[in-house]
Amino acid sequence: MLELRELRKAFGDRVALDGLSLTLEAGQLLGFVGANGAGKTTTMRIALGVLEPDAGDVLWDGRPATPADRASFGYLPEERGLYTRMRARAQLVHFARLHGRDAATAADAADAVLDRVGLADRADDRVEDLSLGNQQRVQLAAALVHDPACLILDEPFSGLDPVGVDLMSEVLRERAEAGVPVLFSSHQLELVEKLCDAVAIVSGGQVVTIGEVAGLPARYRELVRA
Ligand SMILES: Nc1ncnc2c1ncn2[C@@H]1O[C@H](COP(=O)(O)OP(=O)(O)OP(=O)(O)O)[C@@H](O)[C@H]1O
Repeated sequence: MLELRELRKAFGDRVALDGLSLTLEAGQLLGFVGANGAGKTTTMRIALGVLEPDAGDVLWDGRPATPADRASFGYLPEERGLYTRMRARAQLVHFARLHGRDAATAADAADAVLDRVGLADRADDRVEDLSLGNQQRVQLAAALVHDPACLILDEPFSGLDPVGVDLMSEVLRERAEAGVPVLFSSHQLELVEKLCDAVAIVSGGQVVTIGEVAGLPARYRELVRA
């Protein structure tokens, strides 16, 4: 279980997070929605340990998250982070090795995730030669290759075609069903409503509501405009 408690973060005089709290349970697929600049990316980066909060705590299974806990998380960043010159499979092997897997285990994991994201036949293509949607599938594979204990994805659906959206949805649901807590941000409210059990709405650096997803688009308009 991932718990974010009273996170605060300012960049100069711009307050990005203003006491944001959130609990993400094992096996929960939680949508994270809010207007541009509401604080979603900042929250995710703090959860991952990429960014330090000014105040507040990140707990994993009830205790302060350690670097080792964070290393077990999977992250799909908003500013995609692939080596575009590298071939897809080699890159995934590299990421698995960075997570401490031995060469044989890393190779098997890379093949398994490439297969899962439907790119087994493009394994030896350089990332830059893949379409943007397929690059995103490699990015998803990179988030999955070390079998993450918690999955955090920043706008994973942006730029995907309908087949890619279905694949991303299936993979996220599958990971949650396997007991992994999954948090992802999106501006596609209908998609979040269809896919998630719960949603957290962020506004002004706080979670203004968290709970059932039913009627999300209408509720969102009320809360975020208010
Ligand atoms: N590195 C930074 N330097 C200065 N300001 C920042 C930085 N990162 C974020 N901010 C500011 O913090 C606020 C929250 O930004 P954040 O990226 O977390 O929002 P978001 O909800 O992810 O938005 P979007 O939906 O547009 O991705 C914004 O006002 C943003 O301009």
